[in-house]
Amino acid sequence: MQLLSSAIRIPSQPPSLSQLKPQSFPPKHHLPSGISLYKPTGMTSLSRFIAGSVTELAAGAGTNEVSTLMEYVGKGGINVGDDLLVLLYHIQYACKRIAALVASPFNSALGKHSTGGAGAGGSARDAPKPLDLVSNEIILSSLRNSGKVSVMASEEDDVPVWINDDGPFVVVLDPLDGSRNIDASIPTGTIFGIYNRLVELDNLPTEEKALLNSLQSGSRLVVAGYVLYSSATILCTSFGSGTHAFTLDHSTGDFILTHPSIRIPPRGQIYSVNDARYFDWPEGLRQYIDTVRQGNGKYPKKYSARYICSLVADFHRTLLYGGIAMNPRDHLRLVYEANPLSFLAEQAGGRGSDGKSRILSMQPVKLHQRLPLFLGSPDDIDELESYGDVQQKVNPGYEV
Ligand SMILES: O=P(O)(O)OC[C@H]1O[C@](O)(COP(=O)(O)O)[C@@H](O)[C@@H]1O
Repeated sequence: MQLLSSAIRIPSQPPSLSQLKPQSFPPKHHLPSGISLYKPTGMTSLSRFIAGSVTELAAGAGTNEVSTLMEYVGKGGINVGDDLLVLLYHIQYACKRIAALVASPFNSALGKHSTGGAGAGGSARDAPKPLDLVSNEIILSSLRNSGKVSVMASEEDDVPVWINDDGPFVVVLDPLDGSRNIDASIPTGTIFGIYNRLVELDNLPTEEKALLNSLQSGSRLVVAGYVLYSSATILCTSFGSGTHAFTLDHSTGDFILTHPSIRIPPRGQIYSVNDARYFDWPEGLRQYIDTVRQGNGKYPKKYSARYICSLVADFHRTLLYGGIAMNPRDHLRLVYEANPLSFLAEQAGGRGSDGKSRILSMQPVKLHQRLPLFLGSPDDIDELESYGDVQQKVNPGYEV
């Protein structure tokens, strides 16, 4: 025992919040000078071990090679172009740091610090927890270092942060969704969307162009994605040609393509909603849920309920198993959550709706605009919408 404790230096105290704050990452001198440096030179044993099963899953790729995210988007893959490649490198790097932070033995200490603020346009219940803020800073630091981003709009910031006049991209994000679940080690996630900078706005004052660039309609998204921090860390993304998921191989630090060209089942048998709110729901939504849970809907099977209360996790399950994930009240954000997830849903053959209209066709008018959100299998969303009255208008705010 003595030997063990002298061999492993266990800190007597958890690090303070400021100690855990991100440094500038990756350090400039470590940045690869050429794109080829982003490509791993080889696979370690774990990657080789899983290569066989990955190859089966990666049938779409038609190759025996394991593909990492960086290979996939690089010149040997779909080749998204050097600028986007560099940006994606920095985003996945930041998310790996967040994954480590979320799994850290010190995150509960972070969670106990009080920020004392209600955050951007939210109630006290929505006040960002410190881990949200640390994650926000980690991503901002990575985006700055990429040199590819003009503006970052984050759920955690009141206004967008202008980064670089020449950055070709605009990034919108929720750095750590579901963070209130952290203390119980329940999955959380990062959600992001990437747009092109609107060069026609370049001559406007900084504040104005930062806002207008961030308020682009979801139909203009170039890339959307999320990273799920769960039993596996999964980066799911779309560049407008299908939705693909990559699983983090902790032994190499690479995201490996494990779910190419995800197709959401046209119909599922699961609904995902906080149904303690049943008595605040409108009649149409109550009827819909009552109907499908009894197996009396268009799909004559009794539906099951699943609700993690962590959007990325609930969406990820829905993408893979089908069904419908919803939050019928004005709670989730159009810019940071609804648009990127609807883009991923559509690219997988699914739908994203506010209960009446297609999310991606909406023009955001406010940065922190909230709305009801329904994501999932096309047949399930169609059936839900046929009940007409499914948006929860009563939104008293809830304590838990
Ligand atoms: O309280 P509700 O209505 O069930 O909302 C839960 C949803 O809120 C979220 O926690 C996001 O809310 P915050 O932006 O306040 O963190 C999602 O992860 C989750 O899906």
